[in-house]
Amino acid sequence: MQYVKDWYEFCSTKNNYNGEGTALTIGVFDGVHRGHTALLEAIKRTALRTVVVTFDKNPEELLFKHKRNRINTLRQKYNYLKSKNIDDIIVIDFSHEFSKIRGDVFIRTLIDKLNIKHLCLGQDFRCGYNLDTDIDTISGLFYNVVNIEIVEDVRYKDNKISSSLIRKEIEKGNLLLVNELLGREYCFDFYGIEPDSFEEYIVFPVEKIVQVMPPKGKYYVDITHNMCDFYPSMMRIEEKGVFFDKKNIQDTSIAEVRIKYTL
Ligand SMILES: Cc1cc2nc3c(=O)[nH]c(=O)nc-3n(C[C@H](O)[C@H](O)[C@H](O)COP(=O)(O)O)c2cc1C
Ligand SMILES: Nc1ncnc2c1ncn2[C@@H]1O[C@H](COP(=O)(O)OP(=O)(O)OP(=O)(O)O)[C@@H](O)[C@H]1O
Repeated sequence: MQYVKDWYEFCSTKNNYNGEGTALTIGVFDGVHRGHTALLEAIKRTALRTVVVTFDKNPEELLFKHKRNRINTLRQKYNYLKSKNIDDIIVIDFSHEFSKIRGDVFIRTLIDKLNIKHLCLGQDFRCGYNLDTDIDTISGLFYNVVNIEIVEDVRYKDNKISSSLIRKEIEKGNLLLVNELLGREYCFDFYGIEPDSFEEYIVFPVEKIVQVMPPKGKYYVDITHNMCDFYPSMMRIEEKGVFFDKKNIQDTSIAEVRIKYTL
């Protein structure tokens, strides 16, 4: 993974892909849901080196100060992308300064820096300051330097699958639907979070959670302490945070919790 803290420094360094063309896609990719997977599969279908350009946070988290709006932590997003056998993952620090760059300038820079030969985007892709650049603009400007593939929307029944739809369904507690839209179970990432420990319970307080919270209630879950062995257990969500009964867990250092369904 390459982490781009300073966009201007990234622009001024040499192209690492001299001679080797890339197939690339860009996006927030929160959830790495089934729609995103279609883009990843499209770049994999080429014989080129595959690159995903993404951001370290959801733009609205920074621009509109939305809290607890992530489907994934950055750690999970990276792991999900990696599990699709993407060669390189470039994560840009989405800062106020970065958000003011024009979309055409951003795309032009990526084409030059990363030697893009094939660019896959969804139909509603937009980027740049105040979302100034859409796929028609990109196709018009760059059709003669890069092969642009617009991937059709992946839908579930009447709806286009999207991170926004999934966030809404998590908040409503429709975990079975959420898991269907994601193509995997919605998973809390508690890796590196120190829980509060009481006699009977261990509790992850809401202030420490950056992911979207399902409604209060009891949930069937699978827990892991070491990222490989998951076992079935129960979780309770309350106003104050996420509770686990010590009787039902093997260790207090919980790493990830896959949420299966509401009780
Ligand atoms: C250079 C650049 C500037 C951006 N500026 C803004 C902005 O001013 N306002 C905004 O809401 N999003 C901005 N975005 C983020 C886009 O909204 C969008 O989330 C991003 O391009 C990824 O596309 P996706 O949402 O289809 O994943 C910017 C993105 C880029 C690459
Ligand atoms: N259902 C889908 N089918 C095909 N492509 C998709 C789908 N959803 C998103 N994409 C594409 O994936 C890329 C990344 O999109 P983005 O991360 O904004 O996802 P999103 O689910 O649309 O998020 P949000 O709901 O927050 O707008 C974009 O090119 C977008 O057009």
